[in-house]
Amino acid sequence: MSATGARTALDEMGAKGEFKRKDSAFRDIVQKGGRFKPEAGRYHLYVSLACPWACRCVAVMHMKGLQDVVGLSVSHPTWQHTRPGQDEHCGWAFASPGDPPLSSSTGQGSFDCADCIPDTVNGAKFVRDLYALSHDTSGKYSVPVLWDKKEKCVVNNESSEILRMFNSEFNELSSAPDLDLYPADLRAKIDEINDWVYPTINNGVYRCGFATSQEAYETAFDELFAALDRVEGILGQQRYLAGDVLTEADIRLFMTLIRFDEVYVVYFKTNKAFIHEYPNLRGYVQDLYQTPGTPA
Ligand SMILES: N[C@@H](CCC(=O)N[C@@H](CS)C(=O)NCC(=O)O)C(=O)O
Repeated sequence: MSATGARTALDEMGAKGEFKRKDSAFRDIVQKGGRFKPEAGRYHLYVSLACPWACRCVAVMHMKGLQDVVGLSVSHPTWQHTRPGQDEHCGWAFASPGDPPLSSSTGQGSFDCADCIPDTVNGAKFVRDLYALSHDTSGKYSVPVLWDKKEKCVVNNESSEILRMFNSEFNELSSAPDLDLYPADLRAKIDEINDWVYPTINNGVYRCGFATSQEAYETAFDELFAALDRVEGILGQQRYLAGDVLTEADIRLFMTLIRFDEVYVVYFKTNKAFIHEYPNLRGYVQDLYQTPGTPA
């Protein structure tokens, strides 16, 4: 952690070298009758397309047809120094499609800005600036961020909650109000699935990649591959995780699986097997990739 208190996920370590993700800091909810009411043009979503958590929200935003209701900014996929000369923090930076390519904060590679969408709401250069505008005290500047243009503050930075708001709170403004990714009759089932898929797979790949002891890495690694075997078995019986309908549990899992072979196997050392080697997982990823709205 830097002297200013700014930190990243890489600072969230337990005593035994295990990654201990801290809870998201901003947890207000958009809802009818509440402080943050569902309104067209009021909210703005800040994401990085490199981030599986943020891409959950982008996918549901598209599936629910909310592109004209909620604004979007997309940061550059690399981390940059956010306060050069002041502290060492590196994080998400905004850029415009015509800008020259950027290297990572460690000077590696050269990545163009073609997919970036700058911040037209606050003119922020970094995601960190949004947190500063919202008087953040947590010191962690993650995406996704759901921003309220009216009160000029972060509403929520927890993807699982933003996803649910997009699913149910904007239905009067949505072009797909009947699509329900968290239907009442499946909620208990979806919650039960999320309860093990999140720690072992979604967060499990990070627990492998960020571990600083062999023991912590092996624990996360074994739990991850046991969970993938479990999903492989489930998908041998049914098309989706909760049965025969697509739910948020699938969107959440897909965002990890689609990055697995390309990114996590090398970057996070989750290298016991590739997803494409599991027949059912492979077909499931291909199926979801063809579902309108999900590719991200
Ligand atoms: N709990 C958050 C986690 C989001 C998260 O960890 N985002 C990462 C990108 S994949 C991030 O922005 N990290 C910035 C940092 O660690 O400083 C959520 O699900 O929304």
